[in-house]
Amino acid sequence: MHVQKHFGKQGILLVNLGTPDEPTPRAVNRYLGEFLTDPRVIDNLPGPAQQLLVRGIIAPIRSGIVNPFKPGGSTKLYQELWTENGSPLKYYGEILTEAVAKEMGDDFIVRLAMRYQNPSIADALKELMDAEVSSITIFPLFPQYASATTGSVHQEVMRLLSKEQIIPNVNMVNSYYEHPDLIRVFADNARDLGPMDQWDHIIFSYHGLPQRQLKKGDRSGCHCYADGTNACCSSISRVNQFCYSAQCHATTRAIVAELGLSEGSYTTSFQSRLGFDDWAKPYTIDVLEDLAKNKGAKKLLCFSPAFVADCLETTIEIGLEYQEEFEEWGGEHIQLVPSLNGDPRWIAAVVEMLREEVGSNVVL
Ligand SMILES: C=CC1=C(C)c2cc3[nH]c(cc4nc(cc5[nH]c(cc1n2)c(C)c5CCC(=O)O)C(CCC(=O)O)=C4C)c(C)c3C=C
Ligand SMILES: [Fe+2]
Ligand SMILES: [Fe+2]
Repeated sequence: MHVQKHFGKQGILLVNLGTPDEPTPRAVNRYLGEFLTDPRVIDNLPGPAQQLLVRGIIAPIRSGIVNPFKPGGSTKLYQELWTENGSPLKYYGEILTEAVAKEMGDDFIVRLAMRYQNPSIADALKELMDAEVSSITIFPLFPQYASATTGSVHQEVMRLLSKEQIIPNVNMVNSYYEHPDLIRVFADNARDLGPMDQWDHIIFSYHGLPQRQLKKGDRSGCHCYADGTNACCSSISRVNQFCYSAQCHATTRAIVAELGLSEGSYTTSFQSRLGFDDWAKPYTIDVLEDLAKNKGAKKLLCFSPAFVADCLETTIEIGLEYQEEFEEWGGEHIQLVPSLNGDPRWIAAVVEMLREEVGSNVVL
């Protein structure tokens, strides 16, 4: 028996990180300006200094508006990523949202939002509130929790809802890093590529995070990298249950178990480092170099289990940039495990997780 009776529809908000509105230097600058001034993303600069640095230097240089080092900057990469349907992150988010809405039925209203840029969380929440929903379930499209992603989404939702007279029932999904349905889709996508023994090595490459942020996310005091390793991530417990690195390692272990991979045939690593601080290690690029130069690896399989759709970090960073480097070091091919995108098995997994989250609510 649920505590409260529900009348009318229930709201569901699927939220991803964000993407520029278009692949132009101005739009990329606007996106990076909003993203990188979030104190949960760059967390070691006081407000005004961060605003000045990001809006005056980092975003203009990275977007390519001003770029003495790399002509085109990230805008050039976004242009390579762009499809006839626009940004894949947004496009597949829309496909997912539409399919989930259909599966959940008329008792639910399902919307997509991006933490930065569009469609905005503010607009999506307004639609749900205007529909007089009895509950809102926030489902971040990040399997693993990080303060910079899920934490920021939840903070923004709380900020916006705190202005409302009526605050409905709110469910905030924290993470689903080893949900069996999610793990099965990743594993099935790899199995679809043929036998696992064709790969010289298997990489699980996650988006990186500054070590400083990992330390803040571990309640043990004996945190990630305290001893120069991240051995603390080999199991999940009360103290490190919200540690991003621990959750990433747990996702790897679950996919490894599902596929029956042997010890030594795979590595968990982290990519997309920005700036000069130490981030979660090992870095994917270092692992690739070691495999090619020292282990003679030619054919690699690469999972990207921190991302649920094609994006800059998978299609471009791994698919093009790392591939090029790997070849220069003597390797041949890095085969990406296709992202979950609009795969019906992924849609079914999200529906199952949502039903588990809101399933006990009795709608009248
Ligand atoms: C300090 C910087 C960053 C932190 C911390 C960070 C964490 C983080 N990000 C994702 C997921 C994505 N990030 C994406 C792009 C992206 N990320 C950063 C920086 C940080 N991310 C930048 C500057 C960019 C923009 C691209 C670039 O200029 O290189 C994306 C892709 C968006 C797209 O449109 O394709 C995703 C997805 C996670 C999961 C995470 C923490 C765990
Ligand atoms: Fe990122
Ligand atoms: Fe750890």
